[in-house]
Amino acid sequence: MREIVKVERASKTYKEHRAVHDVSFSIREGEIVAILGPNGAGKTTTLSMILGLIKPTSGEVRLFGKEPTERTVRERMGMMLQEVSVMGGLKVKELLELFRHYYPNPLALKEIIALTALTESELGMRVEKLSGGQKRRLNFALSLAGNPDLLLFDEPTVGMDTTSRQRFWHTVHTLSEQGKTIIFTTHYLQEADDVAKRIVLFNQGRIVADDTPSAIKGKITKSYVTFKAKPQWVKLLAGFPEVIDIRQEDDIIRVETEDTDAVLALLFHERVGASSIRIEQGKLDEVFERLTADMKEVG
Ligand SMILES: Nc1ncnc2c1ncn2[C@@H]1O[C@H](COP(=O)(O)OP(=O)(O)OP(=O)(O)O)[C@@H](O)[C@H]1O
Repeated sequence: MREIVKVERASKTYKEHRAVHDVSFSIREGEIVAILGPNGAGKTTTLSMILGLIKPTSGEVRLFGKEPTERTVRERMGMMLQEVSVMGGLKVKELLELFRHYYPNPLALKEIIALTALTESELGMRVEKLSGGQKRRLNFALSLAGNPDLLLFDEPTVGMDTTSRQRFWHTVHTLSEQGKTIIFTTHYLQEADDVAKRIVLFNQGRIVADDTPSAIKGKITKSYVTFKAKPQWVKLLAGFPEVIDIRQEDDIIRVETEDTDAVLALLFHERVGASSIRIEQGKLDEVFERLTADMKEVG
């Protein structure tokens, strides 16, 4: 697959403040990548550098092998930013037509409407009359006007209701299946876990993890084996090295471990007589908290 985005040793400093520090990654055609991180981690700054809206203080960004500001590059990308300001005075349909004319190979209006589920009555509304959620859907439609190969969304689902949110992600999947490359920032860990094929986790201007959601969870989170057994087993099991922590409430015992297979083997080997055994993997939230907490301790 072709490399679509290349960020190489990019840093951005505002006066003395380092918003992004020495960040490198590359994104290939058809990938869906979530940029995740707490407030002020550098997500928007990184996205803005990719979009060519701000220039890195050092390092470089290449899109399709070129400068992000080149016209031929701009024609191939669509964006949806946090600040929603749409041109007033026009109807939704008129604004979409206007945007389509900016591009050499625009997407057919029919297709934009199908992808974003804008209704006939919404198309006839003046843009300043739209609700917050409708404005975001219009912005989504505008980002598709040029039939872009690369789409960048900054917290795209903020203000959307559950149905709009589900429809939005469904469309993103469709677009990805068409070979489009998608990058989005989000605060919703579950959303990143569900939608993205890859998560780039930022903290304090640096990348602290870059992998598939399952690899990130698998690598860092602890897992749990929960089962029913007599409480007297707790003391014995606590002495084994594969048991990081053990808790008991009534007849339910919960073992925290990095190796669930070893704990299962232990239960059978020691003839614990466990029943209702369940294995739980930690959630992405846990990884996120741990990684960002580690950074605080270091820095
Ligand atoms: N124009 C600016 N001038 C000065 N500092 C800025 C500017 N833009 C961003 N910063 C600072 O750079 C850091 C990174 O900001 P950025 O907006 O990239 O974070 P973010 O991860 O997108 O945060 P959020 O989740 O709150 O949107 C923050 O400390 C922010 O205060």
